[in-house]
Amino acid sequence: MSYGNHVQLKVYKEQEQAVVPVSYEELEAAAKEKLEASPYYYVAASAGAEVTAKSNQEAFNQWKIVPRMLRDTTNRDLSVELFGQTLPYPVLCAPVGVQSIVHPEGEIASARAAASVGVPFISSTASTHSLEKVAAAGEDGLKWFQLYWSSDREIAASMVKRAENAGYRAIVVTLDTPMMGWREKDIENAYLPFLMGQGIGNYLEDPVFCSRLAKPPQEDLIGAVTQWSQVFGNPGLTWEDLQFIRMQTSLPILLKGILHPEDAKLAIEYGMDGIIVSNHGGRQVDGAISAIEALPEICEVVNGEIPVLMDSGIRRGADIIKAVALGAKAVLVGRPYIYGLALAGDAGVKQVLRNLIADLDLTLALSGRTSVRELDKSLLRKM
Ligand SMILES: Cc1cc2nc3c(=O)[nH]c(=O)nc-3n(C[C@H](O)[C@H](O)[C@H](O)COP(=O)(O)O)c2cc1C
Ligand SMILES: CCCCCCC(=O)C(=O)O
Repeated sequence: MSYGNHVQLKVYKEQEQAVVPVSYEELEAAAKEKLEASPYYYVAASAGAEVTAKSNQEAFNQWKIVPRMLRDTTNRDLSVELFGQTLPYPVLCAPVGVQSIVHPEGEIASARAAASVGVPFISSTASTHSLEKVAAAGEDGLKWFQLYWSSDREIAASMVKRAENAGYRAIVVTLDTPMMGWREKDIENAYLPFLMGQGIGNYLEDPVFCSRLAKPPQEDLIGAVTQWSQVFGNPGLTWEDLQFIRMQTSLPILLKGILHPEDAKLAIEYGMDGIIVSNHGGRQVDGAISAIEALPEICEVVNGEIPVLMDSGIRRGADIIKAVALGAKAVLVGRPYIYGLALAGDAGVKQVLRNLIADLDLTLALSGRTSVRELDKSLLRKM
């Protein structure tokens, strides 16, 4: 465990070279200051009146930590086991597409930073850079690939094969975004990065996608963007279709975007290896249940049969403690690391992740626990 027992001193020392603010609120404000309005709001804003986005964070406050004393917390272990791998912390970088809108190096810088901190990186289908380049940047760090299931199933199959060949160790199928939610800020700004060719870089390296184009993308980018818009999402998918992806790979498959306990049961029934409780950071269905509210009931029906991960609203160490105590094996972090990227490239991502992990470590110890594996509901009260 790299933070050891002198975590405060280490963190204070790192602040001498700080490249991003420590507090999430200041981090977001600094990103807002730095970025143009359109990309900033593409990242920060959510669907509709953003009620769900706000409740993703506020709902954590319904759960209170009740710390225990005199329990020798000198040595601590933040690691968890997932699909036969040991993760040093119960934290992963959420798949976030089109990262070049905030920093030219985009996913390359994020994957490099995540690997250096020991945090697995989930690379999006909608990445600016090809999944192969992102994998190479992440070096020997653990990487998963997130699939947006194209309406052209041969493209979906090709993406999965490429991911397998490039060394990704799990496939995350995102279910909640067959089309984009009603994102008012993006509509006001008339901004969809994909229409300007950003975020389709990974498609442009896909042999099956390119075989569908009348002309090579270098000669006709507009044609490629038009083709992308026709095949990107697949609202026609049903549970039966999961069989197709299962046949393409022996890697573990996780479903991302699960909020209903019945869907969690179906995921098990259809042979999935894990689920991610998520409302896409409030970007899809405004009015949807917050992820932390959905989590306990889902963990109850899953009953340990497959790992349950969660995202949407993770901002601080205490949020991670609460999610894990309520049954999540690990959490995904989205916007915080993207703001780090916007402000300082890979150094920014690295610092955001290290701060979050240090906060997690301290909060664990001060709650009277020595291992994230010990966390359960006995630590919490609902108020
Ligand atoms: C700018 C942006 C782009 C995203 N792109 C993707 C994506 O390509 N694939 C995906 O599954 N989720 C995507 N997400 C959702 C994240 O994976 C994650 O569910 C969400 O950001 C978690 O909420 P948080 O930002 O509150 O941490 C995106 C989120 C943001 C903010
Ligand atoms: C046309 C929809 C593209 C969405 C890809 C990125 C994403 O998931 C997001 O939330 O934004």
